[in-house]
Amino acid sequence: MTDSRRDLPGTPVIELKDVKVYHRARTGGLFRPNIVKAVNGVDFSISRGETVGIVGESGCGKSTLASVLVGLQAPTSGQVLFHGKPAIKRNARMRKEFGRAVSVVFQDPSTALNPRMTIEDILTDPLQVHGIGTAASRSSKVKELLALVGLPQSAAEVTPSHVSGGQRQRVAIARALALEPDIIVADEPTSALDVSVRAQVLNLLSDLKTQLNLGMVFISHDIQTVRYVSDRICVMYFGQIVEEGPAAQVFDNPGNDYTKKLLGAAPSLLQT
Ligand SMILES: Nc1ncnc2c1ncn2[C@@H]1O[C@H](COP(=O)(O)OP(=O)(O)OP(=O)(O)O)[C@@H](O)[C@H]1O
Repeated sequence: MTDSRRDLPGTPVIELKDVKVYHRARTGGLFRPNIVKAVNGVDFSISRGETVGIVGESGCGKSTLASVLVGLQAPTSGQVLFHGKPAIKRNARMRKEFGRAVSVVFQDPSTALNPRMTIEDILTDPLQVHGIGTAASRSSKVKELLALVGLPQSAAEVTPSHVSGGQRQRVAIARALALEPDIIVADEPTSALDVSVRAQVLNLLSDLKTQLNLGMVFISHDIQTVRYVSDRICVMYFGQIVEEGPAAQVFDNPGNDYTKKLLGAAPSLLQT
């Protein structure tokens, strides 16, 4: 359990202030390097108990922003605050606490899960890495996690290739929950799944958010999917958040031309 459980309701777990991530473009020459402004001056916050959707077309900087949020990418400039304290020069204790507090679910569970490990080992691994519990308590935690994500207990014994794509994503979600995080960053968590199971995985994420009072950052190129799960929506365009507001407001009464274009181009729910 992290310190955030003692936070006042609504206190951000993570806050970004004027965050920029610039890359040297792969196509740039030695003497004329082009700079890609993947994230270009973003203010963002996420608290427990809310789902914030980040939506935008491919290349607008969503995954780069996600990398900053989970601590995989240091910004070129700007501040990352963790419970109100700068997270960039964090010490070992804070790094460990950050690692427990923020989990990630990636797009494709087939590549995100080790195909040689049993599902029990996959779910036990984060607990072992963080030195949490005994063999017996870890084993009962695995049972609890499987039940939480709606998987049968027998799934523990098999490797990921023995379960369906939707079930694999449930395993990835269970692994993300193993350390009882405050925040889950879900980067296109349904895009690689069959259309038939997307709604089930979205509903699972929504239920878990409510049940566990999680904060969730939900990233997708599909505004309909984002609308389905989010309380608040941030629309990204060329590295910037060009519109932000309650989901209903952004969806029903968009103020930005780019948001209107995204809505106009949106296919029917969960069909992309
Ligand atoms: N390591 C890197 N070096 C150079 N350019 C990069 C690097 N990482 C990302 N970019 C560029 O930064 C921009 C934003 O990329 P990012 O992956 O964050 O966008 P995205 O919205 O997540 O797109 P997608 O949905 O296709 O993954 C893109 O133009 C991308 O090519």
